[in-house]
Parts: sequence; structure tokens; C-alpha cells
Amino acid sequence: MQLTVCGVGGAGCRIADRLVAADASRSRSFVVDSVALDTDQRDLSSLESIPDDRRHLYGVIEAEGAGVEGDRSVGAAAADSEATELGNAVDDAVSSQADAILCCVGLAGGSGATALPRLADELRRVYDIPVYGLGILPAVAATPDDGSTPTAARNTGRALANLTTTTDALLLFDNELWLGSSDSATDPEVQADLNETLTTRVAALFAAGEGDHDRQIAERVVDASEVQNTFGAGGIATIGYASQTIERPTSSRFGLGILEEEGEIDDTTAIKAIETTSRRAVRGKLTVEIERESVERGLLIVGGPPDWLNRRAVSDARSWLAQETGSVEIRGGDMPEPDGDAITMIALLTGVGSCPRVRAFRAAADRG
Ligand SMILES: Nc1nc2c(ncn2[C@@H]2O[C@H](COP(=O)(O)OP(=O)(O)OP(=O)(O)O)[C@@H](O)[C@H]2O)c(=O)[nH]1
Repeated sequence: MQLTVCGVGGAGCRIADRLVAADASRSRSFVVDSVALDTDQRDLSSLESIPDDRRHLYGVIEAEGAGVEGDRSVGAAAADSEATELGNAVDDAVSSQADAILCCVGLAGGSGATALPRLADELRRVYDIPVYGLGILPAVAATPDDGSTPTAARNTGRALANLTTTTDALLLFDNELWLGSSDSATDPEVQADLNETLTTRVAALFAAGEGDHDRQIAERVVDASEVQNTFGAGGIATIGYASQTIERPTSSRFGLGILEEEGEIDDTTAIKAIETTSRRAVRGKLTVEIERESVERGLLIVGGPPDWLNRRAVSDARSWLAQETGSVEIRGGDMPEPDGDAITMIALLTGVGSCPRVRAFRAAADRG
């Protein structure tokens, strides 16, 4: 699936930048163009992969080029004063090849989270392609024990309320869930690790329908429309992911292993590998925790060497996911990787009806 990737605010731009870097290192390209929008000059300058002419500093009068430190009213004023310029900057990066626009943002901040709702609304009005949000939940408790409401929690609740209605679907990543117990989310190295975890999953999902597949060997290669149809449930989305290294059996010709060639894998080994990887992807840590039985649609993508993509096992894994989520709309697809040495499972779960963290942040915003 071909994406225009748009970063808004510090976290959003860093994540968009990582996605562009991940794209460059893959054989299957999924990024057609990218753009970074921020009120903070230092953050924009530290990006590595989004081209200079696609980076736009806005709100210089309101934010003085130094960000707004979580102040949503200053952030909103900065975005309002340059709404046309922000729209034009994204327009320049949207080409006819794009199947969707992916907008990345940290929900607790004052810049990205206030600029994006209006921008996304405008993009959906202008373009026929979907606009997906990729939102970061902060590593804060929405309801601390002392009864206070942290600004970051309130900001996040407000941003969630705006973005669930202005985007076609909102994919979430929860910093709290992925942070090590002694880590701080403000440490740039920790942020880089979090962004790596997130972009591995997002890149695997969107790259799955692209590129150099041999359609002879894969019966059901996933394509852009399946990803789009799954996101079509709208609302909150999350990704599960697991990868298991496989050992390809070898047999030797001419005795003594002088010339080794690939042997056939037996069905039981392939079936077992697919079964365990799908369970780990769906029951393990998702990008945001949800109540799995509240999922409306799902897409299960299985990657690996073609002879490991056992049809019966793939179909069983999909039926198992339908049972696990209670959803009747589970799609499936292959991502054949002839030279791969792992089975990779990506589970996209959308139309999530119940996400405890989202509920808690929305309640924090309601408390005022
Ligand atoms: N995963 C991840 N989270 C981040 C990163 N940077 C910041 N965050 C989180 O995102 C929230 C918003 O931060 P920013 O994106 O920097 O905020 P902003 O939109 O630039 O707005 P201001 O900083 O208020 O101008 C922070 O409170 C953190 O919770 C990052 O690189 N990765």
C-alpha cells in the first residue's frame, strides 16, 4: 500500500522520519512521499530522512520556533494562523500514487495534536483516499492515586475526542505499555527505541501489499484494498506482531554434505510455526491494549518463505482469530519472502469498541 506519510509535532515528525528510513531499507517500498510540520525548529532540524524541502516550521509568532510545551491553546493558535500553509505543505506531498495518507502525532503535546484534527478534516474533504491517524499515548496515568489530572492526560483525552472523528481510523501506540520500568519517555534514546518498535510493526503492515511478490507461489498475497477494507471499520485500531526465526532443512548431494541444498520442510513443522506465531502476535503485547472481543474487523498477514506458508495452517490461524475476537470479518493474506529466514505475523485489529486507556484519557478530559 502506497502512503504519503505526514508527521505533525515532535513525536509525529520523528515517527514519520523513522518510517521513511524503514522504507528506504526495504525491497517493498510503501512511502511515496513525506512531510514534517512542527512549531519547533530544533526538532525539525534533527530529522534525518524527510527531505529538507518537505519540513515546515509553522506558528513562529505564537511559538517562537521552540514548540508550545504542551499548551494546547497556543498550539491551536499557531495552527490556525497558518492553516492554509499547512494544507498546502501536505498537498505537495500527496501524489496520485498514494492509496492513503498516514498522519503521525503525539497526542499529549500542544502542537501536533491541535493542528492535526483540522488538517485531517481538510484532507478528507479534498482527497478520495483515506486519512489514517497514528497517535501516541503518553506514559502517564490518566487517573493518578492522588486524584489529580495531569495535563498530558487531559490533552490526550481531548486529542482522542477530536481525532477519532476527523480521521478514517486511528491507530494507537501506548508509550506506557512499551516503556521499560526504569525508562523515561523524554530520553531521546528511549524515544528512538519506542519509535523503532512502532515503525517495525507499521512498516510491516503497509509494506505487505507491495512489490516483488511472485503471484505463482502465493495464493493470497495481501493487497492495498484488504488493508483499506480492514481499516474501513473506523475508530481505534491496534497492531499485534510476532516473528519466529526458522531453520530451513538442508539435504546434501554427493554424500558428506559437500554440496548442500534446501530440503523440503515437513507440514507439521510449518503448521506448528504458523500456529505459535499467530498466538504470540494476537495474545502478546499489542501497540495499545484492547478488549479483544470488542474488535469489529481483523487482518492477519503471514510472512515467510513460500514453502512455509502452509495453506491449512494459515486458514486455521484466521479461524482462530475470528473465534478469539468474535469478529466475522477477518481477512487474511500472505507476504511471501523467498529469501526470508523467519515466519512473521502481523495482526491488524480495527473498529475496537473497548480500549481501557482511551476510556481513561477521555474521562480525564471530561474532568476538565
Ligand atoms: N513514542 C514516542 N513518543 C514521544 C516522542 N516524543 C514525544 N513523545 C510523546 O508525545 C507527547 C507529545 O510530545 P510532542 O510530540 O513533542 O509534542 P508536540 O506536538 O511537538 O507539542 P509541543 O511539544 O507541546 O509543542 C509527549 O508528551 C510524549 O508522551 C517520540 O519520539 N516517540
